[in-house]
Amino acid sequence: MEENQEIRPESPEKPKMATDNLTNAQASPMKEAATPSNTELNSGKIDKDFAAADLNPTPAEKLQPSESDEGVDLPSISESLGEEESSDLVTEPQFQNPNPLEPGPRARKRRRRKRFFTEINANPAFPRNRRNSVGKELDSEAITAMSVGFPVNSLTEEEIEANVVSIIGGKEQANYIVVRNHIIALWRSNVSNWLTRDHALESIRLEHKTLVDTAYKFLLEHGYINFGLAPVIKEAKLRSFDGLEPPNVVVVGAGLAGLVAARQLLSMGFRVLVLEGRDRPGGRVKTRKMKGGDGVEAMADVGGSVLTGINGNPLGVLARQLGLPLHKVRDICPLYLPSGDLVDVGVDSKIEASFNKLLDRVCKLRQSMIEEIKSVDVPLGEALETFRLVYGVAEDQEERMLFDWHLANLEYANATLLGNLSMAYWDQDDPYEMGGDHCFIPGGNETFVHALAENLPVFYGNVVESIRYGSDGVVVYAGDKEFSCDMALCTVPLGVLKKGGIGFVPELPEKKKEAIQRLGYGLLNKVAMLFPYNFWGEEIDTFGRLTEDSSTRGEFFLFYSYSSVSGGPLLVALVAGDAAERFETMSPTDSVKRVLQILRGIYHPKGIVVPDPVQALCSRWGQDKFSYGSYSYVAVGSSGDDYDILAESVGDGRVFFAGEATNKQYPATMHGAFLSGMREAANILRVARRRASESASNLAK
Ligand SMILES: Cc1cc2nc3c(=O)[nH]c(=O)nc-3n(C[C@H](O)[C@H](O)[C@H](O)COP(=O)(O)OP(=O)(O)OC[C@H]3O[C@@H](n4cnc5c(N)ncnc54)[C@H](O)[C@@H]3O)c2cc1C
Repeated sequence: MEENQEIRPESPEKPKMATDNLTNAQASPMKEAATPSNTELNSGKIDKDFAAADLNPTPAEKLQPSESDEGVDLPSISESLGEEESSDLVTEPQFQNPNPLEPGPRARKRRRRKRFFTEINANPAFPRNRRNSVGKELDSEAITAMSVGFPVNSLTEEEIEANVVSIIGGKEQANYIVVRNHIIALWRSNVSNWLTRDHALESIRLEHKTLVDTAYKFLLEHGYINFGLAPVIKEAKLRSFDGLEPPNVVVVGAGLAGLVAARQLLSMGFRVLVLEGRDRPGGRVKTRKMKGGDGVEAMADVGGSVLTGINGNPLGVLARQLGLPLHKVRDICPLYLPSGDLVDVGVDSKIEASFNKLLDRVCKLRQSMIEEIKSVDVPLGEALETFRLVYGVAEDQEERMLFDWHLANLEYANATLLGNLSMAYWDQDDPYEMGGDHCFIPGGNETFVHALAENLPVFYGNVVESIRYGSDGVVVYAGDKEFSCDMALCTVPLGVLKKGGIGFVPELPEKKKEAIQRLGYGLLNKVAMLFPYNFWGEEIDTFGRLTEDSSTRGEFFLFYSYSSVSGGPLLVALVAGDAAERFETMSPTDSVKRVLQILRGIYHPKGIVVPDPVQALCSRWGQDKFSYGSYSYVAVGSSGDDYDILAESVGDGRVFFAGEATNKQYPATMHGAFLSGMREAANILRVARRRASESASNLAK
């Protein structure tokens, strides 16, 4: 399925690498406080010389200049595109700025709705008399902890389950939170170091040693500190099973979730084996090297591409440890009419504002629906269309096309038609969204994958068919091979679970089977094109195009330029919604022809020549038997709870589940997959300890 074909080499011009520098001290999302508020910080008990080190939330990361499935054959592309299409090219390539906009349109991010947290100083947990230097440090540390997903003045469910304090609420909890925040900030200030408990203790009064011990242990075992790919961290081994036979775990799937979990379990002292059906690691993260004549080449992400929010993002930590610069996706996205003309900036802003207002109205409506008639849900698409008609939004042709573009953008973010999305819960993860800029990694996300997979016992080409589990252990079956283990971790995509790709014996509980069916799993596809030179300009990372026909609104509606990060003049066109489904039945040649037609429609009227690509790739995530789609979404009738049900282990702690579709807070993302792997490694450790102590007490009887 994965072949590429050269098209027509022309004299390439290598683009210059652009570098943007970002700081992370920006707005982050606020995770809603789950437990008590107004807990007083006991300033007398916390050493005033708290951490003299730079405790910047996430110290400025050097940012610099990627995106992507499985590529497909482009069998006859050179013949069909070569001569005939180039005959109407009139001039030599001209390097013009196709869009000298000033001021430019605003950012269009993968996710529409962002809630930035309110100033932490306004939080009642930090009384006014604490607005001094210690207070500022505490604030700064709290911001760092919040960016990682910890509430300001309460405990997470994980912390409660881990019994980090004896009583929920009160002074002990308030002090624990300060200590926990301090340890997180201390490690985040230098993620290439192994933070020791003693180092953490240095800046905290000895009387809080127990709290430091508890917080340090919790953060370490749950992968909030000392994780990743720095040499000292990779070499570290925890002694979780001193004097005991370490349990063995089979991890199914070597995507981000499986790789992260396997690494963490190995460092905890487990014996681990990873079974992967494909012949490569990474799963839905896949970077293809594209190459044409005359040395033009680029790395194209055909699966997960954008780090959607860098603050607190564990992939941002890996980038720092690996010395990878990040490239901020720039906040400018010109939109073009079918004529090739630029959309009027005023009309663009007006329709974007109307679109957001309609979404807010839908959210208010659902709030009252949820309060009154709990079980009723309707498709988000229907609600939006009804509101559009009622409020008379986007009635003329250009406005309607713009409105459709925003709908396509939402279908891209959710990988499905708006008609499939739950009006009640489609954005249930918004409160947790990672804050900060959206970024690319130069060279593509496989850099992370290869570094994570290094030296891991991954056995490729092992397609798991069934998992048998019981009180005495688990057997994983792949072809004619059987793998016996104490516990198994299943990280296969929701698409594979929906298709019954893995049989469970005994069957999964009804509750889990129903959640698998209810939760949505959608489709997004990409066409990656390597051109002989950059004709769209170096100053933009995205541009979009409108269509007259609503039913094709998701067809190549958004282009990502990877010129500044991929190593070559690479454009990636996105196909969302209905168009993503139809795209899978089109021949790659026809798809690429269609994209070129669109690009020429935009650039030729400006006198800019659009050459044939030297290589092109089309993804087919829907036909990929190791994925059957792109990522999860909240379907009509489903809710965020289904993510939690998918994450539940079965067989009294024998089979565990990770992967993006098990992460209620961060679904459909690379960091969501990463964090789910960490979460399950901690759960497996907890169950292994429980079993070890049960068998010790049985022996003692
Ligand atoms: C087109 C596209 C664009 C995306 N864009 C973004 C983005 O910009 N930003 C972002 O954050 N996220 C994005 N994502 C989502 C992100 O890539 C995924 O959420 C994440 O990579 C999922 O990781 P995972 O470990 O949960 O699953 P996977 O990566 O799918 O890993 C599961 C592994 O299990 C293996 N497997 C499946 N069945 C079997 C079997 N029977 N036996 C053995 N092995 C099996 C698979 O081969 C795979 O390697 C995108 C995804 C796609 C497809």
